[in-house]
Amino acid sequence: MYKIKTMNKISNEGLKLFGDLYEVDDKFEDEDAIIVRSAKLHDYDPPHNLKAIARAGAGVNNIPVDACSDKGIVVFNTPGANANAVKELVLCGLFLSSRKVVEGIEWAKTIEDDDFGKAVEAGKKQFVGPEIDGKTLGVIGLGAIGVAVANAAIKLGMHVVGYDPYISVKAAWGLSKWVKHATTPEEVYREADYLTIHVPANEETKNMINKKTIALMKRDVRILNFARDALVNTEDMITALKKEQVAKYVTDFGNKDLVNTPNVIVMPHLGASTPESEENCARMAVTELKDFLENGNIQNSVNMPTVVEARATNYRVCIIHKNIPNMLAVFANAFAKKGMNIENMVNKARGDIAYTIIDTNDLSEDITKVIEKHDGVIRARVIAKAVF
Ligand SMILES: NC(=O)C1=CN([C@@H]2O[C@H](COP(=O)(O)OP(=O)(O)OC[C@H]3O[C@@H](n4cnc5c(N)ncnc54)[C@H](O)[C@@H]3O)[C@@H](O)[C@H]2O)C=CC1
Ligand SMILES: O=C(O)C(=O)COP(=O)(O)O
Repeated sequence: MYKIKTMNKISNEGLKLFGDLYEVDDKFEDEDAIIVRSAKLHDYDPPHNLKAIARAGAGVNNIPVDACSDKGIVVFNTPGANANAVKELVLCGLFLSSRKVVEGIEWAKTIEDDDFGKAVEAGKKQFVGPEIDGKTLGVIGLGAIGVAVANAAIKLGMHVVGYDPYISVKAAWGLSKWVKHATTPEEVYREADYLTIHVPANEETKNMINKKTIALMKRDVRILNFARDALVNTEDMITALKKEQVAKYVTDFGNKDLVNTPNVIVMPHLGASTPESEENCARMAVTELKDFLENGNIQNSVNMPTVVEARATNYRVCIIHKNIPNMLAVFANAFAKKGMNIENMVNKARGDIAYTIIDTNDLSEDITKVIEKHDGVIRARVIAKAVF
């Protein structure tokens, strides 16, 4: 039985795919794998048995990815599985940033006049806001969400200028030909009437929206942040709003200072909170974990290479190791000494780390111990045919 620990509420539509070989609980202390959404794992002390963590979602900044790599724990995410949900909320945010709908609704609740209609007609002039048609949307980060937002904005009649120095081939294929490609973020900042950011939070992107970058933007720019709080410097944003450099800030990642600042709309991290997205993410995360635990296959990992091999033998030995010379010779030698014949072997590297799968019909019980003794080997595991 594999033990799966849930660190957040995960859609049952996904969890039920685990099947009979699995127990799922939020209380295990010796789990084989974790499935998580936004719960922070930086202070979590992983049990020795933990082999994998699946983030049912996109952002992995709640997971200590480097420390996991050092321990041979594979970290997965579910690319694109919640992108449509986020795109729809970003479009909602785009309209809310423009038309004073939120302010108008709040004001309507305060009307005490018996003639409600008359009060509305007299008061509505306070809530005039511009149309988005014909305006320019700047998109920083053209991944699953950025591309979906850019394409939708084109269909809504906007001009779109996008920036992503690391755009994937898949994303580039999906991007509307009408999106202007910027070669620097500054170009986007200068041209945008509306700016939306869809990049991961990391050292490079931290504080990317700050007083210097805001100073490059048009006066009255409207900024949307459905990516992460760390991308925007809160103090600089509040100052820019007060000086009316920024007309509106709409974010899924608020804090106590922002929530009470005029012209800020804070949503409580609702981007991926749709049944469709929760199911998509859970299904994808469960499928990834099952294929790794049962077959050693790795797909959609953020810290290990992609390795997917069909099973054809009685045993599979899976080795996570450093990407250094001589490792394959070490494994082949260990197999030879134990009289184990290699039927199939695949090795892939990603940065400092590498992963090797060796398929065999023979098994010497202590092969993993022998392999793990060698410098550079992080973790070895045998998966028997009985499991699949
Ligand atoms: N509000 C919410 O509930 C959600 C928020 N998110 C956030 O949105 C982010 C993006 O999600 P996806 O589009 O699914 O991820 P993705 O990985 O498909 O796209 C991210 C894109 O950012 C680009 N990028 C990285 N560094 C960049 C830089 N310095 N400048 C410009 N582009 C850069 C990458 O090349 C990639 O194309 C996630 O990392 C997460 O933080 C994701 C899902 C839900
Ligand atoms: O996928 C992401 O990066 C998200 O921010 C979604 O977070 P959630 O799964 O809704 O807690």
